[in-house]
Amino acid sequence: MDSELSSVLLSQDPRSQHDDPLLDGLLTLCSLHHKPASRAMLTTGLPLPSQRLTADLLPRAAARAGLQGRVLQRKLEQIPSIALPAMLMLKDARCAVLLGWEGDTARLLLSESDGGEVRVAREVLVQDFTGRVFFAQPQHKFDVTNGSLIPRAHSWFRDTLKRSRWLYADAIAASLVINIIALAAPLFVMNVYDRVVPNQATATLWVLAVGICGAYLFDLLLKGLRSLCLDLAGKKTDLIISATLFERIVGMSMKSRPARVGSYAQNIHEFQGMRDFLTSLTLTSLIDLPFTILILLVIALLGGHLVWIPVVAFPLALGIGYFLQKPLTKTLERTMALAAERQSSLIETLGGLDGVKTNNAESERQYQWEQTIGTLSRLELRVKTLSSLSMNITLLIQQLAGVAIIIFGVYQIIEGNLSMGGLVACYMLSGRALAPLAQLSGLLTRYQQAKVTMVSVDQMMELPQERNFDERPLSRQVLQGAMEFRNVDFTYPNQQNQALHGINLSVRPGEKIGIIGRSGSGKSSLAKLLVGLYQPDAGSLLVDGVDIRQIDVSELRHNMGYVPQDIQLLSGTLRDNLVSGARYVDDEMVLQAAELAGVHEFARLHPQGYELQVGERGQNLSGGQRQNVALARALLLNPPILLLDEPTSAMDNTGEERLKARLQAVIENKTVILVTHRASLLSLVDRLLVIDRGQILADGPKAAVMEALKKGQISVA
Ligand SMILES: Nc1ncnc2c1ncn2[C@@H]1O[C@H](COP(=O)(O)OP(=O)(O)OP(=O)(O)O)[C@@H](O)[C@H]1O
Repeated sequence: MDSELSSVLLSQDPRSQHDDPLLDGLLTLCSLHHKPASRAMLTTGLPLPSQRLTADLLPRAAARAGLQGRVLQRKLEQIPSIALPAMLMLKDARCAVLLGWEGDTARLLLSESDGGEVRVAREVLVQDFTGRVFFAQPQHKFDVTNGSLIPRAHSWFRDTLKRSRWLYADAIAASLVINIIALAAPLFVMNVYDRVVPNQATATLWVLAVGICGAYLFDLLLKGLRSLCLDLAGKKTDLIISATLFERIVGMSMKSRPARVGSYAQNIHEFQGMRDFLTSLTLTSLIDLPFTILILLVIALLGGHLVWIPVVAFPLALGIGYFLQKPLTKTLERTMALAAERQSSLIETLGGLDGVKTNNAESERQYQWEQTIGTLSRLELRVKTLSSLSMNITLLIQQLAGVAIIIFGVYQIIEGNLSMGGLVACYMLSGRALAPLAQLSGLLTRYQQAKVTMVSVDQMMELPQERNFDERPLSRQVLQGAMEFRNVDFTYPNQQNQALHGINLSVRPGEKIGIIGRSGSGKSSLAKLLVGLYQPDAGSLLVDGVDIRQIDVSELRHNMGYVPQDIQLLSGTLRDNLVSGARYVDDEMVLQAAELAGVHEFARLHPQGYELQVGERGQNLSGGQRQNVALARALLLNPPILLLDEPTSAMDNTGEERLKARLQAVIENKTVILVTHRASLLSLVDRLLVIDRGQILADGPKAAVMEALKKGQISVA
């Protein structure tokens, strides 16, 4: 395919006509900062509303190219020249990259001006400028907070907490004052006992009462602010970690895909536990802990030796709590593993309900379910017993310490070392000093839960990703369609047998190749390697003469229309599924693809038309209709390469024949790889490949290979 054809293709590519000014501006900024980037690399996987970059998402997208940036509200004269180039947001959702000033004339790069520099007078620019500027600078390797929402995988926890450090600092400051105020009540009572009552000094009483009421009101305000800070930190943490987790999951390489989807869902659910721990008010008991020393000092000042009672009680309670943690952790780990098992089993059963029923496997599933939940509830009971035991023991120690203070306090009073008021104050203060203990034992349980969750969140964060943003593959918007397998071996994860072995295959642009072979021979695996879902274990796979790993996966897939064997539509309307991942295409193109793929045939007869809800995984459609939809999606963007894995296996003969006739014209300029068991479909191809046990048995012109097969010259084991 020559460059003329590729430019025709590019002009037909709806993506290239899709207007996204912010993305254009960001690409310009990236190249000005010598950070090569492509559209796909900057935006794939970002939550784009109407598939356009928004100002809020700019820092996230920029971080992928190694730029650290922020959107700020600034007047033109407030933009320092040292911060240039910067992106100015203009009216009507346009933008311009400001390069510098020459007197009162701005030097700009506009996406409309096709790369050329434009000079605009300040007063003209002011009219058009919205006041929002995106500043970006190359990011240093050691930058921790890179301005993007997504923290780094290996230090996600620290990075996330760091983003809320000011909120936590405010909460700690509030706690400091709250703890100092807490000293006011015992001192108030002590003064009332020792000074007010003996002297009947009611005036002093009122002064003290007003003082303490003021302190309590202030305390109320501070406690409110402290909870607000912690809640805000929690919300922030939740948003960051949840978004990161989803990004890591969607971006993971297929090789690391979990064997059981349900357990993953459960792990994400468990993450809630960790969030609660990080943000709960119980965490304030940790903040309160250092203030215990201050309270103990005040007890020592007022009651002398009485301080030894809380001093001994404190580590005693902590020790017992710690002793109970070990069995608690073990039980928690088992509980979580079983909860994941339960979730997996539920999802599997719901997904395969037809199979469960038709195989009469209900009792089997019921038995497994009851076994799991039986053990789970036993374990949950054990967790509850252990944590309430720890809590109750702590409470008992607290109460006994109070009694001990009273007993020894009375002796101190008799000896004349302590006043009545002093005893009451010491009693109240020791209660206050030991108060965090009760919360602490609850906190320890939550901590153990969080620790177990942390391990699974950690694993998810470390999931090997399909795309590595540190490696910047060259951008190739349009592929010609040449493909080459050089000695490719491939084995699925955790499998003994190779799915593909020593594959050597060269495909010229525009060639139409059919692949046939027995079930399990490796036909689909070949297509999956081509679409970049898996990478070869040995050998290399080249597309347009370039190793497939050097091509950005989303650009690769943008150039390939892939119809998998196992079609899973997403719940939503028919139209949603047709334009999934390409919402920018206009209705005319959607209709064109729908007509080509045979979707229109059934959509036009349905009362809801393209608004028809397809149901979860497309279950409201028939197998053949699902194939029509997948084929329409594959054809939608007019890709130069088509990979069709048994695209008509669920269709009837008439449907298949009609489709074949329409496809004939569409595939003329495309490279086509067609995996099929249907002999009739082979009229679409000129070259035929026979695969058996992961190896190519025959490869040549269709007629010759068919002939050889007929004569038994190719023997399939
Ligand atoms: N996701 C997977 N995980 C593990 N092994 C797999 C997976 N998919 C396929 N395999 C194995 O790889 C081998 C090749 O499978 P592949 O799906 O490529 O065969 P196929 O020729 O397309 O078969 P069919 O005509 O039945 O679709 C088979 O032995 C199969 O068991």
